[in-house]
Amino acid sequence: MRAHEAGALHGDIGSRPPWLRPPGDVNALVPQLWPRNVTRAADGALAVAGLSVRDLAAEYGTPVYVLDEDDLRSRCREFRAAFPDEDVYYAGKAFLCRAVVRMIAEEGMFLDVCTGGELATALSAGMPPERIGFHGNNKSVAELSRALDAGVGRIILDSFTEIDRLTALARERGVRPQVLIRVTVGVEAHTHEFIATAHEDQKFGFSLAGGAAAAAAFKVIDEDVLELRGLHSHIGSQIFDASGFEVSARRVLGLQAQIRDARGVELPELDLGGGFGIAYTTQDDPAAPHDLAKRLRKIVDGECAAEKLAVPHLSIEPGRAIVGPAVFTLYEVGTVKDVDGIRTYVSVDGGMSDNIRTALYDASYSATVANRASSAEPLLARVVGKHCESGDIVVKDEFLPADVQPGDLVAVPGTGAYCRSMASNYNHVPRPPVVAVRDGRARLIVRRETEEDLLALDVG
Ligand SMILES: Cc1ncc(COP(=O)(O)O)c(C=O)c1O
Ligand SMILES: N[C@@H](CCCC[NH3+])C(=O)O
Repeated sequence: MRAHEAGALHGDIGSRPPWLRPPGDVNALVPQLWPRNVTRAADGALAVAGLSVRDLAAEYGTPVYVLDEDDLRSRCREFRAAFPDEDVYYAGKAFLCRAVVRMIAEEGMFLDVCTGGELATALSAGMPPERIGFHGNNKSVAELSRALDAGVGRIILDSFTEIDRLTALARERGVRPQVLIRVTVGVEAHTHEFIATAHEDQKFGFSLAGGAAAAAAFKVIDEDVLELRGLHSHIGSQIFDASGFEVSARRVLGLQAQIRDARGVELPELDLGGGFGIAYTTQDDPAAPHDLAKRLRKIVDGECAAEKLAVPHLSIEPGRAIVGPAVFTLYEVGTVKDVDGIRTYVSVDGGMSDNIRTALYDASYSATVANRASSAEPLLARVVGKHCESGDIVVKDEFLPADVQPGDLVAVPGTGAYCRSMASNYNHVPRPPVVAVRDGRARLIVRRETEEDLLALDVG
């Protein structure tokens, strides 16, 4: 018998996790968890923009990341409409390839990159350099030189070493790059500690409380080689509670006022970073961009009034909220193993190499059998990968039909952000391709890595 059939749960799960949809509707798709153009078609298989996942799997193999292009574009448009007077930087770390650079550029977005590799991808896709912001806590001389030579719009300074480095490079070239100072505002964002970035004890930014942020601003202003456009604060990722942004804006605008008082300079810009949460499970309730915009503006307007500051030009940097919900990963089931009295393990042909988030952050995902509908009873299963690691879990708990079997396709939604971009070759598993689907047509935008690719690196 299969362990963990609905209503008979044992082992370390305890009780049915609250975010799980109730058993009994294993074929239903919870709309907020899926790309907008995904449906279950009349034959029971999932379809994206009218294209069956069975056809996608036959054409491109599995695992494969499937991008609903119109979903991604519609999220860009929603952010642009909600923030019409602000700059919306897509945070490329969430997922970047040339096709996506072109999509976001066409939708009027700006782009945040944080390494030379991301910068190279952006430039080679034709992203206008003046719409690029360059982040990172350890930008090399080579990376900064390239950014200056390309004419990127903003460089976000992260350390005193970097201020000196960039100042020297700018002097050499006789240019005056526009910069922001990344401020660590001391907010404990309500998210996993690995993805919170504004508490004091961490590597990013200049500490506000310790005085480093003010010192950095004074140094840039006084040396007058770099053009200080404003301050930047990013408090973390997968955040739902706006109070973190409120505290952050208050503190960073407090520094803005301090700079005005000390140097007579009102910085014209303020970047509030990204971090807006998305729904991975039914427990997550993300704010719509329009509501986010209203709240952020209210916070900034209020703080500026209190400090008697002119309201600066705002920018934000959503990554996950743009690409996360637009993608699902399609796997094929290889084995189904009932560990009697404990749980059922459904092994798929990928795992922690294409989605490290479950292992790294204890992230929750959902899943469904995608190649067919089933009338079988729900079975509480764990979807695991093929890696040599017992923590190689893709979806911790999900009700799948009890007749799930080798050869079935399993789709995991919400995998657009920080999955392909954090993918590895662990166990020499080649990284999956990315296929964009729009209007019933599929287009390969990142090809599958091959064993030949891996062997080509092995030159010993
Ligand atoms: C500086 C900065 N901006 C933007 C982002 C994007 O975050 P998210 O994908 O959560 O919107 C990050 C990542 O956390 C970041 O470090
Ligand atoms: N990689 C993290 C987000 C970090 C964002 C970069 N500061 C995640 O998967 O949630």
